[in-house]
Amino acid sequence: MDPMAISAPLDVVLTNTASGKAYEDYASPDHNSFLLSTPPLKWGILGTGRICNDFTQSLKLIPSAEVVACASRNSLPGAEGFAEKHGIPRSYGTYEQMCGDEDVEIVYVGNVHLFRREVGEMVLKAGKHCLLEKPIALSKSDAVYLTSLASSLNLFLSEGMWTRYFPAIEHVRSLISDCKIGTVTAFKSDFHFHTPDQESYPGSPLYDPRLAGGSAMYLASYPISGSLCCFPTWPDKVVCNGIIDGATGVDTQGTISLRFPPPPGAASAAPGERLDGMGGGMANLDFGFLGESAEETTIIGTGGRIVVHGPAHCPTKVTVHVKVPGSVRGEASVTEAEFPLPRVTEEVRESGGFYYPNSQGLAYEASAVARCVARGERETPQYTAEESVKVMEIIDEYRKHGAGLCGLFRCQR
Ligand SMILES: NC(=O)C1=CN([C@@H]2O[C@H](COP(=O)(O)OP(=O)(O)OC[C@H]3O[C@@H](n4cnc5c(N)ncnc54)[C@H](OP(=O)(O)O)[C@@H]3O)[C@@H](O)[C@H]2O)C=CC1
Ligand SMILES: O=C1OC[C@@H](O)[C@H](O)[C@H]1O
Repeated sequence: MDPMAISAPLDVVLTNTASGKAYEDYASPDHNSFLLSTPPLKWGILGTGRICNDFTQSLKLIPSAEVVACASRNSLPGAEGFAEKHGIPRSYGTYEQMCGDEDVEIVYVGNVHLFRREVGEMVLKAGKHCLLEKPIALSKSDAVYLTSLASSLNLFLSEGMWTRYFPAIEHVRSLISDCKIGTVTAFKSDFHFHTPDQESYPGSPLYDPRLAGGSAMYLASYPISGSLCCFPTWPDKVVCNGIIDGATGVDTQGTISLRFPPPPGAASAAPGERLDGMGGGMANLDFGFLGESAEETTIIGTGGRIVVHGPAHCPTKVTVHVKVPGSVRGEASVTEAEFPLPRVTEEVRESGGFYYPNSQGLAYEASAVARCVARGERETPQYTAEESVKVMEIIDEYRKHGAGLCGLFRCQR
């Protein structure tokens, strides 16, 4: 067996959703009204850092969402300060205490990576639904453990892959399933930013291997998950490379190349026939802490391409290039579509706004989660547990093979 091969492709066809429902059921052309029609849900916020701030602010854009409690791991004053800032009725100095709050229906987990398994387990065993920030876990086996635990307890669990809920991405997925660019054959995506400009080096958790820092843990799940929804099969081969920072020991940038086989039963093209309809392809992904990239995603098909403009992990603009029929190369009709973010209210501005780019878009994710919980669903069709597990399997490969076979090396001469 090819030493770089990962598990065999699953027998899946590209459906828009896990539950087989049309994507359009979950989005509305008027995205503010999508937020306004969200069913009620009572949230507890686990952690008091930056993404917890941004997620809590985004919930203020959903009138039916209620944040009833928040918790810091060990600082009651920290939790009280967060509660005061956001008008949250109850605050706790430990995560366990908040999980015991009867009013909390779902816990948003936004603390550092290291504790995903133990915190996810604590939330689920307390009988609460759970939205875990990315990455869902530190390994495939932990991701399987958490998703299986949620299923066995009949609780909702999802990874906070918020990109999937942006109207721009819903639009891209419907373009692909409507074959607007023919058959997808290639995917490329980059996500680099110069992290020392916003994260103190080497003190930040981003550079701490003991807290599961590093560029793959922080960034790789975006381009990997982006590629998974563009092909009808799972990848059957992964090749990766990366650089480790000599001083801290975390990876500071990496590349992952994925090969997607054709779907089972796809007809092979006979010699001399067109090659489309086969559905296999390649994805080239890169990410890192060391420089400023466009953060763009391009999906390439037999009949054109789709560009998701930066910031592609929280996008608002998509350009579609459709090859003019009969043209040989380069001639395309070009359509641009823009998807404005939810309006930021005075209340959000007055309580300090957001730390991260386009964070008001977290409201799309929160709204989709509330809809699923209200319907008794245990994951979202936009981003399934199976996909979260597959992403972790690929990151496991990156970490394992990156260290040896593919030449991940210490950055020293
Ligand atoms: N969806 C998105 O766009 C983004 C997602 N993220 C994800 O959110 C998570 C948190 O990131 P971010 O908010 O930027 O991080 P912050 O450093 O701002 O906050 C992290 C929280 O984790 C806890 N924490 C911090 N240091 C330690 C430590 N040494 N030991 C134990 N716990 C610690 C603290 O919780 P407490 O308050 O309880 O003390 C802190 O508030 C990560 O999983 C990251 O990948 C991050 C940015 C954007
Ligand atoms: O998760 C993330 O996505 C958005 C980035 O801005 C952030 O720094 C990163 O951790």
